Amino acid sequence: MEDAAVCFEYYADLAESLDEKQRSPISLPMENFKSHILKEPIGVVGLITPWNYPLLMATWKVAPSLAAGCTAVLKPSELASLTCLELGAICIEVGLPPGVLNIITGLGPEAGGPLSSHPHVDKVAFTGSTETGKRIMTAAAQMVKPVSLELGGKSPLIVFDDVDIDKAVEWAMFGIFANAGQVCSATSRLLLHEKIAKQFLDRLVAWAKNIKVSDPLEEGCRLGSVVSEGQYEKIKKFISTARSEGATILYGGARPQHLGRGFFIEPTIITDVSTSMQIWREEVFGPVVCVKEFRTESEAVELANDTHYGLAGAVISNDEERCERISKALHSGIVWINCSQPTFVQAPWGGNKRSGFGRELGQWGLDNYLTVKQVTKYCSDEPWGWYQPPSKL
Ligand SMILES: NC(=O)c1ccc[n+]([C@@H]2O[C@H](COP(=O)([O-])OP(=O)(O)OC[C@H]3O[C@@H](n4cnc5c(N)ncnc54)[C@H](O)[C@@H]3O)[C@@H](O)[C@H]2O)c1
Ligand SMILES: C[N+](C)(C)CCCC=O
Repeated sequence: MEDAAVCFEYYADLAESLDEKQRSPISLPMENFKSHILKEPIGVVGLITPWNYPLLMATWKVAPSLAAGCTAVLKPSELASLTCLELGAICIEVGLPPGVLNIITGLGPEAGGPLSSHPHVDKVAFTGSTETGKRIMTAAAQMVKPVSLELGGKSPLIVFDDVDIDKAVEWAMFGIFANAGQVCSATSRLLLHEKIAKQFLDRLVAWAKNIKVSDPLEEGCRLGSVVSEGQYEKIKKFISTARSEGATILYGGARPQHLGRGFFIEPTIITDVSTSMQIWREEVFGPVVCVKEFRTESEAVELANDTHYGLAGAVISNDEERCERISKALHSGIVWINCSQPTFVQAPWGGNKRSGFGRELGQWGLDNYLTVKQVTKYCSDEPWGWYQPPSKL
C-alpha cells in the first residue's frame, strides 16, 4: 500500500515539473530556423495488469499515465480485481473527473483483448506473461499501435566465494521466497561458486526450515499460499517434472504438513539441475529455486545469460570490480549488486529479450505515455528561394 502511495506522490511531482520542461529548444545548424519540443499525452491508453501485486502493478501504469495527461482504461487480472476497484472509488472520492480513469473487470480475451485491437485506444501498456504479451503485440500490430511489455523472467543470482554466507543466504531467500516466489524478477536460478556451494546449501536449508509458512494474517508469516488452485497445481507439476528429469529436491517440494488446506507449498530448493531441464528454462512463479555450481567468473556469466528472458540479475561478492564487470555482462534490464529485489520508484524497471521492452518507473515511466512533437519555425524575412518566382503581372 505504501509503495502505491509513494508512486502516486512521485508522479504528481513529475507532472508539475513536466510543464516546466515544455518548449525545450533544439539547437539547429541554421540561424533562420528555431525549433522546440512539445511533450504531449499519447491519448487513450489501455493498461492491462496481472494478479501479483495487483494494486502496485496497476499503480505503476495509472500514476504515470494520468500524470502525462492521458485518459486510461485499466483492465486488472480476473484473479485480483478488488484493490483496483477500490482505487477507482478513491479516484471518485478525490474528484478525478469522470472518464479519466475507467476500470473494466473480466477475462483477458474478452475484457482485455479489445484494448489491443480497438482503433480508439492509442497505446497498450501490459504486464503479465510472455505468452499473453505476444498475443497483445500481434493484435496491436494490426493498428500499428505502440505497446510496452513487462513480461516474465528466470533471473539469476550469482554468489562468489568471498561473501558472508549467512548474509548472502538471506538475500537468496528474499529473492525467491518473498511473495511465495510470485515475483516477475524473482532470482529463481541460484549460481554458487563451487568452493562455497556445500556450506551455502546447508545454511540455505537451515534458513528455509526457519521460515514461518502460514496464513499471511498471522504474525511473523514469511510465506503464504499461492494465488489459486491452478497456480498451485502448475508449481507442483514443475517440481514433479524436475524430479522425473533427474534433479534432486534438496528441500521442500510439498504441502507443509501443518497446513491441511489452502494452496501452500514449502520453500523448495532443487539441485543436480542441468541446463536442458524445464526447471532451469521456464518461469515457475512459485517458491522454487534451482541451483547450479560454477568454477570461474566467465562460466557464471554464461550460465546467468543462458535464458530467453532478460528481466533481472543479481551478484553477491565483496569484489567491487567483479560486481561492476558482471553488471555490464548480464543481459538484463535490472542488476542488483549484493542484494536481490529492492525496488525504487525513481529507477527504471523493465526487461530485455522475452521479458519485454519499454521501461516503467522514474522519468522513463512517464515517457511511456508521452509523444514527442518537434515545432520548427522559419524566422527570416527572406523568401525561401528554392523555386524560380514567376514573372509579376
Ligand atoms: N515484468 C514485470 O514487471 C512483471 C510484473 C508482474 C508480473 N509479471 C509477469 O506476469 C505473469 C503473471 O501474471 P498473470 O498470470 O496475471 O499473467 P497473464 O498474462 O495470464 O495475465 C495478465 C493480464 O492479461 C490479461 N489477458 C489475458 N489474455 C489476454 C488477451 N488475449 N488480451 C488482453 N489481455 C489478456 C489477463 O486477464 C490479465 O489481466 C508472470 O509471467 C510474471 O512474470 C511481469
Ligand atoms: C517490487 N517488487 C516487489 C520487486 C515486485 C515487482 C513486480 C514484479 O512482480
